[in-house]
Amino acid sequence: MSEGDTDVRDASEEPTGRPANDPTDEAAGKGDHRAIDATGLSHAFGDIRVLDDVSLSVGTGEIVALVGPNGSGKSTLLRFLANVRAPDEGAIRVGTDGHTRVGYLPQQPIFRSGFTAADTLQFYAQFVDGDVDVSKILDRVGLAHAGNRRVEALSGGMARLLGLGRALIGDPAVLILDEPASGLDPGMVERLFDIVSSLADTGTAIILSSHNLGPVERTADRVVVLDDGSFVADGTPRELIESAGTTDLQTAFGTLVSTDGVDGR
Ligand SMILES: Nc1ncnc2c1ncn2[C@@H]1O[C@H](COP(=O)(O)OP(=O)(O)OP(=O)(O)O)[C@@H](O)[C@H]1O
Repeated sequence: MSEGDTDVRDASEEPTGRPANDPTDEAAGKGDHRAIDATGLSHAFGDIRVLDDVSLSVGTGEIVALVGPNGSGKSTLLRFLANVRAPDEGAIRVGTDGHTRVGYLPQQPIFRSGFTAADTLQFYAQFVDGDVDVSKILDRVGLAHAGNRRVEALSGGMARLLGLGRALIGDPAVLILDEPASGLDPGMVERLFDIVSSLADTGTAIILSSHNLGPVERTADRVVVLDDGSFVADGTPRELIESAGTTDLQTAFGTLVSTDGVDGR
């Protein structure tokens, strides 16, 4: 990875500021409408081919979990879907009218130091139409007690929750969450997946990456397995478990992906 690439990634991993979605234009029916369509995405970093002709379509109210070994390309794909970076090849269509709001939680959310958690959300709230209830968002992500704490004083897990809160501003129709459960205690992991479920119930399309395959098995409508830049499986948790002849997703995962070290070799 070059220095330049790192800089671009860090500087650009903020909400994309796409315009607010008309709440009437996305029905709450699960999968009734395509919320996001990605076709033929390919990308290389130097001589490392990270994605190879990957296509993904997610409907309204659908929860799609993107799983795969370390270095398999999950974060890269999610950055493309969130429009913080462009792939070498392929096309991404979000919503039907060009006005669909996308919320994005990067793997390592970054905040400007010196501000409180509440101030931080208030800052981002000015970029969306309509009123934003910052206290409600803090409460929803489990940070009601930490609104007055400066962002640099937040623990790693708390910073991730604040990043989730930032992604929820403006009630995005599409939510892209890069390892949202990483660093959270077991109770917060459950809470996070409960939040994801309730958002999907109101029609939000959610694409999340996770290594927490227990909650993924319980929560995701579909699991897409990325290995070495390509999808090697795509189905409901039950379908993947049955096709692998296992009893749980964690064990099925082990049969689906290569196990000879991290990807991106
Ligand atoms: N900006 C970059 N410049 C160069 N290489 C990169 C860059 N971003 C990612 N890569 C490489 O692309 C490959 C995929 O990385 P990516 O972060 O997408 O994987 P991942 O599946 O999200 O991994 P993890 O589960 O460990 O978070 C890796 O080999 C990584 O080193």
